[in-house]
Amino acid sequence: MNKYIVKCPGCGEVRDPYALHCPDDDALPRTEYFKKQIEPTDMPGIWRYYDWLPVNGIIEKGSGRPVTYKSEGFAKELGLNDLNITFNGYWPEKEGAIRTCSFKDLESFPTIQRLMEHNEKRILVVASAGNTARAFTHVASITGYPVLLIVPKNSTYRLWTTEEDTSSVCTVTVDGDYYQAIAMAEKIAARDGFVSEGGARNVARRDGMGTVMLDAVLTTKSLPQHYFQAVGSGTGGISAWEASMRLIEDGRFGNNMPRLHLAQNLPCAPLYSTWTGEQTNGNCPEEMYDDVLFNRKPPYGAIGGVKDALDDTNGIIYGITNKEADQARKLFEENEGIDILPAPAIACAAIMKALEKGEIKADESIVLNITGGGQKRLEEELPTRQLGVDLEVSSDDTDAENKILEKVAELLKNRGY
Ligand SMILES: Cc1ncc(COP(=O)(O)O)c(C=O)c1O
Repeated sequence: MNKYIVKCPGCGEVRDPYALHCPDDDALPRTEYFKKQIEPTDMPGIWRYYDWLPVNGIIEKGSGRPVTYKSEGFAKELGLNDLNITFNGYWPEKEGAIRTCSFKDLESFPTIQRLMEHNEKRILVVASAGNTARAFTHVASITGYPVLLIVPKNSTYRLWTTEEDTSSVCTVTVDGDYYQAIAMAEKIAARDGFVSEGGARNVARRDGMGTVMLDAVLTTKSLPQHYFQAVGSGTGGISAWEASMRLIEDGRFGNNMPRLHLAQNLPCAPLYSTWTGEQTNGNCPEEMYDDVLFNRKPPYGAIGGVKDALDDTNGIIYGITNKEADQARKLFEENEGIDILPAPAIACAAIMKALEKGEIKADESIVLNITGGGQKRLEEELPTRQLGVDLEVSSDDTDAENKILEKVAELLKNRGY
């Protein structure tokens, strides 16, 4: 039985559940679930929040979920009394079982489940600065769903996996940045036999990331006053806002819309610049603490996008320097006892900045989304291997598209995909 519809928040019309665009406006399509009060299931990983995921089935193996706990060490250092950490990654003692060590798994599992139940056979094209590619590789390896990854050359070190059989994945690197990888992926996805994952427009990606807020609220039993996250596209921020709307409608967790505190890495912070009007100049993404946070085309102004999310939550965006991020990361790791990826250190630094600026108070309830962590821990405990690169292209090579198509034909189509 179907459990949801997809509506356009711009015109209010019900749309095809797989549509990425409304024919009448630029809004991000949004799901509406028939079940208004969420009941956690005993299914594995992310499927615990099955009620509010746009799927009608699950991938049994390999999924972890966000896990929320009340911070003691980091909270004490900052003088905060109600800091809740929602951790996405590998941390067995806390039941953290995300094998790719980032919250991008929350997007990849529902996306591929949805494609499979729609009987989609086309090759999924994913552009990524690395963590997303790792997450899609993981699910593709488990399900055998064919995926073409297009990744900036400098990000290939992030392409590791704990899985053995990655034969349904074809990896292409582009000599350029994330934006150039996206541009190349768009061209390939427009060809016959390929399908785009849809980015922020894909409800499976957003509702998957919305499980961070669901886990936080179902653990603490109330909507927090503040939510902190490091953002590139800002899609996680939109997801937290949408999940909060559903939780308010649920009725059991209060009426408080959490304030979004989004954090970007200076000087490469397009959302921060657009929102504050402040110009930031630098060598991007080379100078960044974590280049996964560089997205030159974030869904800012679209209906239901980052601007609407900030306006509706009285939200704020912080610009964080590398030095601030580094200090915050050390303080977090020393006091919480787990390693984190560089991106969430930007969110940790934003909490410190928010305190300095008086944007949050010691007794207020706060959720900090640690978007990735436990990689060092995982590497100590589980075998990992680097994913091979199947083809390297240059972003100014006029024949790059054809080269990619030939490589995919050779690798994936010959394997029966
Ligand atoms: C670990 C981590 N945190 C945060 C982000 C930012 O996510 P988004 O681009 O959806 O805003 C990313 C993006 O890749 C990431 O990998």
